[in-house]
Amino acid sequence: HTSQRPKVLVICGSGLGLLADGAANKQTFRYQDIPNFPVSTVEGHEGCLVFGTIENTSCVFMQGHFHLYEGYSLCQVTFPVRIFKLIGVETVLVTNASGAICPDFKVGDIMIIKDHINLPGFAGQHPLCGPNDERFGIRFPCMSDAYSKDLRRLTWDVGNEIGCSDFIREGVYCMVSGPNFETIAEARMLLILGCDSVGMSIVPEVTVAKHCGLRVLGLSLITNMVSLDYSREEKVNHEEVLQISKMRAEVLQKMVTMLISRCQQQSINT
Ligand SMILES: Nc1nc2ncn(CCNC(CO)CO)c2c(=O)[nH]1
Repeated sequence: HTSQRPKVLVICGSGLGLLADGAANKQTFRYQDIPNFPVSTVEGHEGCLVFGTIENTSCVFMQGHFHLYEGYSLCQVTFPVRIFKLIGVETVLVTNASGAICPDFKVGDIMIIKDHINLPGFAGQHPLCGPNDERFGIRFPCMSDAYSKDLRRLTWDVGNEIGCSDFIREGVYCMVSGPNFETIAEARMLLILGCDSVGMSIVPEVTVAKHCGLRVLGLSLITNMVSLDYSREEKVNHEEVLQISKMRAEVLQKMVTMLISRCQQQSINT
């Protein structure tokens, strides 16, 4: 239903669907109209695929992604990544919302993901478990370089250029399954484990993307400070997450647009 063949996939996290607004020649398809595609059940995840171009780069935006806590299998959660690999995507830009574990972070920061901890994966909830499909990648893939150094460096350059380096960070993202937000004891454990932020998504997609040879950049919007102290009264909620996403969506859209226009040039040069 489209002649567009995107080179870049942007996975939009909670409340970040408007990242697609910067694209031209848009063609939109609802997940529910695509055979075998899961549908979004979470507020802030529109459930649409938007094909389009940014400058001369063909892209596809997932306005909403899928989560273990929705009851989807990891095969369903990561199905779109393999589909886009097959239609020619080379680079995946994943975005999501997360809570800050690192006390130096602030609400509204944009964390460039330099590495992740796949807690569900440690317990066998892993998209690559089962027979390996050699058409996509090897049985035992290396994951130590999951997040492209070049794209992380490019993100810092773009951030400096548009004047938002004050709220750009780099850190380790930890995925938990959800749907509850962590207990204080769990949050303290994550701090000890070296996590800088925590969320309930994107690690399965990153793992499958790396397995099949795609370049990956992860940007995680810090929407709240995780409670590490029993005396603190604040209680995190999804509405607060969506509110901060709305506040930062415009600058994130500008960053993503500039990154897409440059990252393809980078891949041509390398
Ligand atoms: N403590 C904590 N704060 C957070 N802020 C955003 N997220 C990402 C989870 N997002 C969910 C609920 O908003 C929707 O997918 C989290 C999280 O997992 N834990």
